[in-house]
Formats: sequence, C-alpha cells, structure tokens
Amino acid sequence: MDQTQKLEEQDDLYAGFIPAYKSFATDAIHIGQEPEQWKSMAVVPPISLSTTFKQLEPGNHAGYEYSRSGNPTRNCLEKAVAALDGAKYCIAVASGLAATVTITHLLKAGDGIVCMDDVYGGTNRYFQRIATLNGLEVSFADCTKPELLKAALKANTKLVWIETPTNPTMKVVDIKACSQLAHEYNKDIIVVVDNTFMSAYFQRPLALGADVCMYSATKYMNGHSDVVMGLASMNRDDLNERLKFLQNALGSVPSPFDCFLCNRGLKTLHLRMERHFKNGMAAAKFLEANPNVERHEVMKRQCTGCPGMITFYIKGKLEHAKAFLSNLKIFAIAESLGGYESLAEHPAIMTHASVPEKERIVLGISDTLIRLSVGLEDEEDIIEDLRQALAAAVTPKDEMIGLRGVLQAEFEVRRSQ
Ligand SMILES: Cc1ncc(COP(=O)(O)O)c(C=O)c1O
Ligand SMILES: N[C@@H](CC[Se]C[C@H](N)C(=O)O)C(=O)O
Repeated sequence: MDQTQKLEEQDDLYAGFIPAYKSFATDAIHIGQEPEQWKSMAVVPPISLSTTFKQLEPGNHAGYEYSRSGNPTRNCLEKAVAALDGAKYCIAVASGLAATVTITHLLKAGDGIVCMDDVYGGTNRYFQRIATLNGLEVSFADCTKPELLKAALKANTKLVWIETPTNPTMKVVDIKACSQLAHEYNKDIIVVVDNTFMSAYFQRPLALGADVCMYSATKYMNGHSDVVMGLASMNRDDLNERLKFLQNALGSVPSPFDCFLCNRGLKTLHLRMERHFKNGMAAAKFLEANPNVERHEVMKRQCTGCPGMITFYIKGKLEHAKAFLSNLKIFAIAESLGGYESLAEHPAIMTHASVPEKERIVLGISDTLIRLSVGLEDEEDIIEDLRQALAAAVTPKDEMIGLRGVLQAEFEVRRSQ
C-alpha cells in the first residue's frame, strides 16, 4: 500500500466522527509538565516519594504538606488529565472503583442514584451491595432510551451514573440528552460519565454536559497494563472542592510511582488510540457477520473515533466460547483492557461474574459472549490469531451470531451508504 492509499484509508476510518480535539498531543506532552516547576529544571517530572514536606514555620509551606493531601508527581498527572478532558480540575485516586466510591461519597443516606442498567460488573456490585447498605437508594435504567432515565428520576435523585460504551455489551448512551434531561429535572443532580472505554482522546463528556468524567485509568489512559488507578475530572469549582476534600479525607490515593507511569502513558495516548482504532476496525471487519447498526449516529455525534473493544457471540455453547479463547495465541485470556497487548475474555465467567446471573441474562452477558481488547500488535497477526482460534473452535461457516460493538456499527453504516 502506498502512502496516498494509507492516508485515504485513515481519512475513511474517521469519516463522520466529530473532529479531533485541538492540540491534544501537545497538551498531553506539555501541560503540567513544565520544567520550571522544579529547581533542577527536570524535563520529565521526578517521582516524588517523600511522604512529607518541610514547612518554613507551622502552616507555612511550599504547596505540599503531606503526600496523601497533595504530591508533586500526582499534581503533574492531574493537571495533564484535566487539560485532556477539557476540564479545570482532576483528582487521581487508587483505582477506578476508588473513584466511584469517592464520587458516591458526595451523597448522604436517603439520596438516590440512577445508574445505567448495563455497567461494569464492579460498579454494579458496589452500587447494589455496598452503597445500598449505607442508606443510598439505587435504581437502574436503560439510559440508551432517555425516556427511561426520565421515568427513573425522583425527588431524591442526586447522582446519575452513565457508562458509554458499556462494558461489556458496548451499548451507547447519548451523554448530551441524558445530561440535559437530568439537569432539567433538577439542576443539582450530578451526572457522571464513566469514560474508561473511550479515553480522553475519543470522548469528552464534560463538553456534552456531564458534571464529572471518570476513568478506570487502569485501562487506556495508562495503557500499559501496569497501573491500577482512577481519575475524575470536572469544571465545577464546588465539585472540585468537595472531591479534593474526599480524596484526602477518604485517603485512597495512588502511589507517586503509579502517577509517574500513568503520566508517562498519557504522552502516547493519541498514538495508541489511533492504532487501537485501526486494529480494532480490522478485527471487527474480519469478524463481521450479522448487521447491527443501532445507536450508530449517537456514537459518531459524541466522539472523535472508536477504541479497540469488540464483543461478539460465538455460535454454539459455552464449550465453543472456551475453545475459541483457549486456542488464541497472541490474545491472552485475561481480565482488563486498553493495554498495548491484545486480551480476550469471557465476561460471564470473568469480569462480570459479580453481576447476578438473572441480570446478566437480561443484559445479554451470555455463555457465548466474548470480549476482545484489540492491542497494538501487527494487524495481520491479530487477524490470523482470530482466524485460527475460530477455526479450531467452530465450523468455519456461520461462526458468529451477531457482532456487537462500536466498530461493527461503523461498518454497517458505511456498507449501506
Ligand atoms: C468501565 C469500567 N469502569 C470502572 C472500572 C473499575 O476500575 P478499576 O479496576 O481500576 O478499579 C472498570 C474495570 O475494572 C471498568 O471496566
Ligand atoms: N475479578 C475482578 C474483576 C475485574 Se474486571 C477488570 C476490568 N474492569 C474489565 O472489565 O476487564 C473483580 O473485581 O471481581
């Protein structure tokens, strides 16, 4: 393929999506990283391991007092993430779930939460099995239909929790419509979007009306499968004040070393996401079977591209799903996603085992559902791995019964154009 063909293919991939955010790469590389903030003029932010900082006199310090309350390396990361989310502020915490818990602490007993009915299993587990014990009233609604969200809002609703695309079934929620609806109902409702699957490179929930954009940074934001971390960005001064307080008061902060790694990961986020998109699209094209175009237009309206996440149903039974996974050679069978390496998993047995079986069935998390996180390896090797694992698991014809994913949606529309 010559250079012109390559460029045309690249243009085609992004056709119809909103334009990329201006100066994203420059901001990722420079914001919060200014060498002038260090006496040494270090170009790469140092890992600041000190737990405590000398004060000139009691209460008179140079901006840091104790590392849980504030840490120079963490500060560099938080500034960079805020910029990439188009936000004024960001807090980094010890995991994605720690971000969920910290945000939920904005509420008090008796307050209500409306959560998208299809969310990451750990979010579902926390809301259903822990938040409710602490006196919060939790209900679930299919926010892909904003009228169902509207029907679920009540006088005590203080938090609306959206995940889009959802893990693992890739449902897409219209962030703008849901935020508007919630705020019209009660301007004090805090709308949170879990942006883990898209990363800051492909989607900016705050620009679409959400109050908080949160991540399991364990995934694409860090991107190297070597850090567990959570992030939450916002523009509202009052929310920042309260979440900063909770970050310190609840105390689930990430280590300076993890902050260093995640901050480093951000420097290549734009490059990684573009390659995830390209490889993911190629894998989806290969797997493509039954047409599925639902929610496609919303997807394109609110993001600049798609990550490398694909879910599909393999024809047959649990044994076929297991055989497919066991035969993969490049894809590792593992929980998690968004790293440079390709991973494959069985949501019902692995990542979403914590969702009650009855609910899993309703959501489509069946024995034959398989989730792929397509990594950054060579495209041909990824396709060959899928090909040989499918061949080993099922008959080569009609292998798939329905491919669901943001990437699939893209193909179907293009085919019908
Ligand atoms: C969409 C989503 N949100 C939140 C989480 C929780 O993040 P963590 O594992 O970093 O606590 C995960 C995965 O664990 C996830 O996939
Ligand atoms: N066994 C874990 C589940 C981890 Se899921 C990790 C990630 N969010 C994913 O979707 O792969 C548990 O918390 O029970």
